[in-house]
Amino acid sequence: MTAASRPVPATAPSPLDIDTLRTHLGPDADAFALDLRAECDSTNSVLIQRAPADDGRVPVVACELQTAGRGRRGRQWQAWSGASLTFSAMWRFPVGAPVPAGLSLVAGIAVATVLENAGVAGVELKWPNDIQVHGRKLGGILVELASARQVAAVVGIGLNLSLPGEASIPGRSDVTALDQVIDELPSREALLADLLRVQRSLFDTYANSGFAAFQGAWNQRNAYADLPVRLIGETDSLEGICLGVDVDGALRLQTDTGLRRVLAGDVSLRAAG
Ligand SMILES: O=C(O)CCCC[C@@H]1SC[C@@H]2NC(=O)N[C@@H]21
Repeated sequence: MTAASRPVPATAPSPLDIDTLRTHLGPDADAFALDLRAECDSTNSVLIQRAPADDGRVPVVACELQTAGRGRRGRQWQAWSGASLTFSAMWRFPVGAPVPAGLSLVAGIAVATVLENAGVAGVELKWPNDIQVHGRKLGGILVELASARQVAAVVGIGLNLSLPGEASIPGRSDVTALDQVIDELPSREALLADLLRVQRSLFDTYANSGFAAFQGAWNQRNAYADLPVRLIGETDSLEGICLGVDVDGALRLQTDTGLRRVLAGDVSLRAAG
């Protein structure tokens, strides 16, 4: 389905309900410390500033409306109350685990898995942190280290559930929402529960086995597989054919001067040519 072919819902979904969320989490509910809010600046900021003590549970903050949601490279993350799922969780890893190099990529695989299980076709991953469906951005992931002292990473995820009228987002034909690409929208509680559960399982494997266990799953969903791309950094850019990710999550680019590997950094990836 394209963005234009389905109407935007007239009413916003109701707020997240903690009992419904716990029901969807089932026996896993006690593994998470859930904090559901109507409004906050940024769910990543809440967790980073609060730095919850380690009681064995995964701290989670979800909110209806972020007033200062942010994305990578200092970009603003714009979301509409009730029309998005915005949440963050703080994941603690054993000392020496391969964090955070591939974490954003593994989080992307977790989101893609949940969406595919919910019936979304054509989910693609744009290195390092975008979730796309048929070339349009459905969501993004922001990984931030909570503290230099501990191996704790805050993984924030924003997913568009529905978009406001096309007229209110001029120039954003590159954006889509879940209600445009799925026949039956799952409840936000069901979606959040699945996202938490699948992340927990995949991050466990990641901590034990490293990114190599996920290389194939990421490359299968590579939005730019074998296509010309441009990587834009702070001061320079690099063009080449996108060959997917390496065993450690580095992006492999076939450039005019040979094969280059780029580790996740302050770069954006664009189609080129
Ligand atoms: O596309 C990006 O650059 C990443 C966007 C990440 C947005 C999510 S929404 C929940 C969490 N809180 C934030 O402030 N950002 C992330």
